[in-house]
Amino acid sequence: MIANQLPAAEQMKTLWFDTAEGCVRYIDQTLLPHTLSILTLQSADDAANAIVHMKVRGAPLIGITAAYGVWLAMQQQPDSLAQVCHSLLQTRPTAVNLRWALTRMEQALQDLPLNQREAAALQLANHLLAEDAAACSAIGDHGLAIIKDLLAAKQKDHGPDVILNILTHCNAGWLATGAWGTALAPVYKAHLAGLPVHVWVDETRPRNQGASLTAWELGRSGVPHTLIVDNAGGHLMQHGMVDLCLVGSDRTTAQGDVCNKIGTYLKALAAFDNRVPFYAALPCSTIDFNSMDGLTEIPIEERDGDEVRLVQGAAEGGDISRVAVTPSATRVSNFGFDVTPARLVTGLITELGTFDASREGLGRIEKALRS
Ligand SMILES: CSC[C@@H](O)[C@@H](O)C(=O)COP(=O)(O)O
Repeated sequence: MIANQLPAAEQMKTLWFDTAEGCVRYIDQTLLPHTLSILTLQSADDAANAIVHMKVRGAPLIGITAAYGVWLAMQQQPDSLAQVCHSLLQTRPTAVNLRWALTRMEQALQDLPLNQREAAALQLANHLLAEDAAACSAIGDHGLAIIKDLLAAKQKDHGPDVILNILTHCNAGWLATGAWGTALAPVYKAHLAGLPVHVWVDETRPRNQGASLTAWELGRSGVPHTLIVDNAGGHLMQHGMVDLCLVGSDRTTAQGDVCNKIGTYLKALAAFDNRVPFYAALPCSTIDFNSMDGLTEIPIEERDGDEVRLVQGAAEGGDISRVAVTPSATRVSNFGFDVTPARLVTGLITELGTFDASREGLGRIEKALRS
């Protein structure tokens, strides 16, 4: 299957259960945009490996992958439930969706007889995937309403021919979720509705999820976009070239602090200084109601320094390789995420609607989830 023969974004899946073969397939995101390689999840260890090495990535997707990892473990060894959930939980520390999915799996399976666990695990993993796809579609609808309002306001001030410029960071598209994406879902829905949107894509060093994944996703769907270096956002905002910042989240706290890919906070600061609305789009599975203060309570992943020292790429049609951009002895620090305090966040777009990033807003979400 080659990239331009793929279905449209609204039908795309990055991971799916192949009912004919009875196995889980997924796109290896480490090879995009150069190679579209589809792999099969073989075991719980394989799922853990895919998460650690970011063949699958993005908060919702790693939770879903871990759920299928539990299913594979239940096939082999149904009495290993607690142990496999524990080891999958260690794969990446920041995105709370991992804990959310594993807790749901463990709670649903732990009281079942061993011979019923495999079937129940598959059913729940499939359900979590479908649930996330539906949540992301709803996020798209709620975010679309915001885009329409901002576009109408811009048209009122500047005439009918304006384009709405949206800045995004990292990749919060369908590659990172069950379908649609979080931050990109409203963009896709706006584009499908014929609205004039253009996306500024942060390259998102060190792993370049923006350059490699977001640009690939948007390009194959025909959404106008421009790649920028991570430090360009502030300049663009000062010059009125950004109407909206739209990002995903790996963990959002009960007071509305938003943890997301490193560099998100600097975009939020620039947005605040320039009165650009800054929204985070996330399914409720990304909310950690047990954490209040994002700065002190969210574990921030630190990854291998080689991700900073080396940049991956390929010559046109050539093999993928990595080249050094610094002397090999240079000390490197590689924090994967940062926390944007709630006061810098205009709103949280969830499947339940758009809420204030505040204790009150999160309280309303919690109440809606309970009802
Ligand atoms: C819908 S994905 C939301 C977040 O997970 C995304 O913005 C992000 O930061 C992903 O980080 P990654 O390290 O690529 O897994």
